[in-house]
Amino acid sequence: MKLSVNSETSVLKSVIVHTPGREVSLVNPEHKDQLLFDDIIFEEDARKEHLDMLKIFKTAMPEDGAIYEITDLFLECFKQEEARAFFIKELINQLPECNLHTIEEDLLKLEAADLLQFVIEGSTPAIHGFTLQPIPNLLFTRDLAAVVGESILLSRPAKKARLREAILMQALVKFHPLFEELSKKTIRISGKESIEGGDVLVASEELVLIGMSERTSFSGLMKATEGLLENGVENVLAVDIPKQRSSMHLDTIFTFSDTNECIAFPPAITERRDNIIALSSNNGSINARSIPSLQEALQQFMERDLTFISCGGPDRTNQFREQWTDGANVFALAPGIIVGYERNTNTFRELEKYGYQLMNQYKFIEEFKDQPSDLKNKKIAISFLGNELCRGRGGARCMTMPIARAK
Ligand SMILES: NC(=[NH2+])NCCC[C@H](N)C(=O)O
Repeated sequence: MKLSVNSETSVLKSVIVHTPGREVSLVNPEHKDQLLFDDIIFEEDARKEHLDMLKIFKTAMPEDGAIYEITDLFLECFKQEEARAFFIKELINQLPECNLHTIEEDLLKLEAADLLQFVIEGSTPAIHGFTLQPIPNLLFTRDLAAVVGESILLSRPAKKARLREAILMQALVKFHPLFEELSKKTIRISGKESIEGGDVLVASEELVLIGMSERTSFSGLMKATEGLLENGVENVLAVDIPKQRSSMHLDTIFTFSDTNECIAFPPAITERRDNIIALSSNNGSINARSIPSLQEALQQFMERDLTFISCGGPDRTNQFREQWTDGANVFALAPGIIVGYERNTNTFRELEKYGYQLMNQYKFIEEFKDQPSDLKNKKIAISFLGNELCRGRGGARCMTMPIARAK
């Protein structure tokens, strides 16, 4: 299957996920802030919720569609000695404060599964007396990289807690055969800059949105823009958003739900002005033009009127409450077919006003399990249980890295 993503909503063909494992059980609440969790997660329930979410995806995806568990891909990649050696070298160099050079020889002797356990959980019985923090955010695969058109933008996280994930992704793209084509167009960001996948939204083949957030620096955004413009994107919209924990990425306050509809957290999107810069290339340099609002920018560049549906509905408190629990972070399986956490009831009610049929995950699977093609031209908002997952502060879009969508 050819890997490419030219839209946020066209039919999902292939996606990378991580069903949470033991790493989430290793989060000590004393370190939760540093590990970017707002609470501790109960692994068993989180895993069940995640697997149930994948069942929704399977129901809607075409027969030749593929859901990859990222750990399976890492294991395949680490079968190659060269990939392990590259990864270990990067780990030592990019995390100098961890003193991993002291165990370099032990690391090089590890088998693929032990190496992966060490990296994800922070320790392995195969190496005695050396422990790192776990990387519990691996379940938010979205943030590791973004496939844009036929290129791949590798994230450079702003937070140390997510750096190991980025190094894993670096190795995967370089060595796994799945990425053979995409890796020819890899966009890399240097160590001093930062960008995370949750800030990158592929509005169309020509247009990409990048959040300027707590996690994506100005220089990271410019570097990514340069790479994207070189690889076929015509315009990048830099969207300035509040730099705060509760909206750490653009996709926590804005996502597309259909070709002409999106969900937005009003205070940070529709009520903001002068927060958009359109970037395009001009004979080797970058042109910047200010646009008053995201609505106007999308209308200009997508040549259609977009409907902005309010996360949380009209009530102020509900808007804030449901943004907090990822109400604005929906994931589209096809145009108009979206999934989001069940608890965001006011957001779902608002979607209903705009013609979405509301369905819980079980009803959806029951109704469409044998005929995903029936989803064409429908608008369905699918709710799924994620009260445990939600504690990690990410929703359906955060938990997915689409690598192929229909043209
Ligand atoms: N694309 C997203 N919004 N990802 C959410 C990531 C949440 C994660 N705990 C972090 O703070 O990094």
